[in-house]
Amino acid sequence: MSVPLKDLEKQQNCKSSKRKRHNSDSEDEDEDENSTWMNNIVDRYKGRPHIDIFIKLCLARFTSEYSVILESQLPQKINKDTTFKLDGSLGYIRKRTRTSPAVIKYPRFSPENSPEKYYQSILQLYLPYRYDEQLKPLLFQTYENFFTCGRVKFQGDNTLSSVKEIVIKNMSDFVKNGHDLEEAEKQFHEKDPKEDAWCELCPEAEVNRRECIDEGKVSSVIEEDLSIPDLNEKSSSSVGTNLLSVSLTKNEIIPRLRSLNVKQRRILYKVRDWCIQKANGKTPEPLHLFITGGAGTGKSHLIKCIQYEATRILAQTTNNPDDLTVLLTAPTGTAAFNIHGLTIHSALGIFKSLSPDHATLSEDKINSLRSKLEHLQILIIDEISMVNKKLLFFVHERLRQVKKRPDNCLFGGVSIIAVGDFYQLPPVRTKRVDKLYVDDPSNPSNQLWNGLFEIAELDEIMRQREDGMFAELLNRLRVKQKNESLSSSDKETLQHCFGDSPDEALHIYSTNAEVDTFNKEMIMKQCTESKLIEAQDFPKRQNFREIDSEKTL
Ligand SMILES: Nc1ncnc2c1ncn2[C@@H]1O[C@H](COP(=O)(O)OP(=O)(O)OP(=O)(O)O)[C@@H](O)[C@H]1O
Repeated sequence: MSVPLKDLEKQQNCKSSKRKRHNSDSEDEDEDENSTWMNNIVDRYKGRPHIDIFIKLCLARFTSEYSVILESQLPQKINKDTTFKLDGSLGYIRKRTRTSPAVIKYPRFSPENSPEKYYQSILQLYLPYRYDEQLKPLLFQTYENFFTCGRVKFQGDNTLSSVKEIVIKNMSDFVKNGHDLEEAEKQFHEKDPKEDAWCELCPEAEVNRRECIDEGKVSSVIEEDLSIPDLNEKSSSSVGTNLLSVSLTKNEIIPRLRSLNVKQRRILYKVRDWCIQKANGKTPEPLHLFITGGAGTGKSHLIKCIQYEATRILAQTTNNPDDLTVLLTAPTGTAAFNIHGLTIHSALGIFKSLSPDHATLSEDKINSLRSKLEHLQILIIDEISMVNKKLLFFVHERLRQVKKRPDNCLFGGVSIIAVGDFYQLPPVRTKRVDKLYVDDPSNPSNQLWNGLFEIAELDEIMRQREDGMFAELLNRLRVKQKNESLSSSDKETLQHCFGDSPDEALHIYSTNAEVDTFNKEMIMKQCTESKLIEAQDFPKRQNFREIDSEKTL
């Protein structure tokens, strides 16, 4: 808005308008100078000229359409159509030259809580008057009463007009969406004001704001060398080493946060809200969230953002910002490597054999794990489709043990964000009934998954987002049953894709025979000169680890 806000508060005195403004607008400057001698805006309104255009002019319109000028600033030739002298020594007013009138600002009262103040205020603003008594003539007990039943006659007009109609008509020019705003304000006060509500309305602005705040601060995310314990020789001797998994740096994460699509963003903010509650000392129920979606819908992309954001916020809940609050894991080394996380087994000291006897850790090891996971609040498990009921049970038990929580405390009170797609890889060597999604109430581990997790589904394929048709085809293939045949157009699209792919590209075949053929072909292509080396096989003696060189097979 290019014109200044006006404060119509009745009691406002001239001093309050002496505030320095950095606006070079001449009308504004006039106003400041005038404020040093004027009484207040209401006095100036009452002292308006007794000519036709001012008779039915209400205070709101007077303030928004006229500005006060000093006598010394009067031009030599006064434009009598636009400049007017006020009564007494109140100065001059000039019609604003702007195309739009000024916005006016005034105290708002609730008609329910302060009816008298409310009706006094709207009468003062929208009913033309010259003396205060005209706002509540003696015959009327209250302002409300006058507003509802009063009638007035203006100078030079013999007809009686309803006060209510005049006020409502004038008010409609100034108060836009007033009822909605009042309702919104009421709801805002009734409900708990939402933390960070702005980031829901305008997440990009929130990212920018945060960027500004963070400028110069050290990132709370720990950056260190990549360490995947399962692939790291040294790690086998100790449990949960290097639990501080590598996260992205701020510069890497900001573009990711900005790029999130609507659904990804919604999920991020759900987790974020939970973290903010925690950071504010509240005790929300642990999250049990399952983020699913087809291949390439951005699940891994999202969990990196969640990990960054949750770590950043939850750092406020501990004395040491380096304490581990969010742990990013996956069931296999490769899956963990892809997300720069840890395997579930190494992070929680769970042995691959998965037998309860082997699951117990020595007191030393459990204490060491406890000290590392003391502040853990969120465990993210990627590729959940590869986790079976047994493994999830071990996760629950280990977290319970580490957090010293009773049997019935699911996952020791730690929030679990499971991410994956059950149409993708299943757990290895697992019977159908032990797969997570199979609802089997007779299995005590069933309660750790079925009916517990809230599902959030991503459905926009981001990997092939430039090729919408192909992305849709992938979605159809994802849910296709073996006995369902492909539509002819889908077949055509797939055949079209089946062109010459570069040799070095990863090739996927459905049978080992096809894999062997391709490998042989490639070897022949790359190694044109062949050498024959004859193999010799020797039997190994059972207990002596010696090779029986005499007995060649
Ligand atoms: N909002 C986004 N904006 C831009 N690129 C995105 C977005 N979300 C994901 N991507 C990109 O799309 C690709 C696929 O994303 P991602 O690997 O996270 O999907 P996924 O659901 O984990 O896939 P999969 O199930 O195959 O592991 C990646 O290259 C990722 O960087």
